[in-house]
Amino acid sequence: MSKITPPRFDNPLFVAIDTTDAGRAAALARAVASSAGGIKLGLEFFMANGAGGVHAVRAAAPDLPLFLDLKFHDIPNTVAGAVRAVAPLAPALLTIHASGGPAMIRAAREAAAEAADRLGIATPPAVVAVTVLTSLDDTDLMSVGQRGPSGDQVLRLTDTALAHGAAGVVCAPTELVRLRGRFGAQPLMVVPGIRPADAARGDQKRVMTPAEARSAGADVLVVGRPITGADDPADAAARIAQEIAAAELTGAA
Ligand SMILES: O=c1ccn([C@@H]2O[C@H](COP(=O)(O)O)[C@@H](O)[C@H]2O)c(=O)[nH]1
Repeated sequence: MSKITPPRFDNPLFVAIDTTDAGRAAALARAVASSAGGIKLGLEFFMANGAGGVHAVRAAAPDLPLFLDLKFHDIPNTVAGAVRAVAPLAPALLTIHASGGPAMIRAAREAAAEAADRLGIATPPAVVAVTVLTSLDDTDLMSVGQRGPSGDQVLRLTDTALAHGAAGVVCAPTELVRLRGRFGAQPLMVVPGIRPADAARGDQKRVMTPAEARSAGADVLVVGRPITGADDPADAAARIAQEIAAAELTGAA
C-alpha cells in the first residue's frame, strides 16, 4: 500500500461537539470558531441528525475542517460502503477501528480515495484508525481478554494501521512519546483524553493536559466537555488554544 501524506492543521485544537441537538451544535461551532482548528462530530450527533445536521454545523463554522468520528468497525465491504456514503460530506478526517484488521483498513482507505475522485473532491478524507479507546485502562483491557499494558496494544494496532494505509491513529496522549519514537513525525496523531489541569476527567482514563499532549507530539487535540460543558465555551476554547500555543513556543525555544 502506497504511503500517504497526512493533512497538517495550523491550529491543532478540534472541538468535539457531542449533542443530539443540532441547533446547540451549530451555536457551539459558531462560539468556538475563532479559537478552534476544526470541529469533530461523532456518533451521538450523527445518529440524531445525519448528513443534514452535519451541513447545518458546517454552515455555522464554514472555514473549519470537519472531523467525522464515526469509528467504523465492520467487514471490509460494509466499511467501504459506509465510507462512500459519507464521502460527499468531505470530512478532512474520518475514523475506523484499527482492530477491524488489515483488509478493513485497506478497504476504508481505497473507498475514501475512489469516492473523492468520483465526487471531484481534491483531498480525500484522511482515514485515521482508533487504537485503544482513551476511556479504557489496563484493567478494562484484561476484562475483554487483552493481556499486557494498553501501550503495547496501541503500538501493535498502530503498526497494523499504518502498514495498511491509515494516515494516522487515534491514541491517548500518554502513548505519544513512545509512538513518535517508533513511527516518527509523519503519521497523524489524533489525541482525545485531553483535560486542562482543573477539568473533570469524566470517563476518560488515559489523559494529559493540552500543553503536555502538544509537547508530547499530538497533531490534533480533541477536546469536548471541557469546552462544550463550560459556562462560556468560547472563553474555554480560547484558553485551551492559548495553552497549546504557549506549549509550542516553549518547545520551539
Ligand atoms: O479513544 C477515543 C476516541 C474518540 N474519543 C472521542 O473524543 C471526544 C472526547 O470528548 P471529551 O468530552 O473531551 O472527553 C469524544 O467525542 C469521544 O467520542 C475519545 O474520547 N477517545
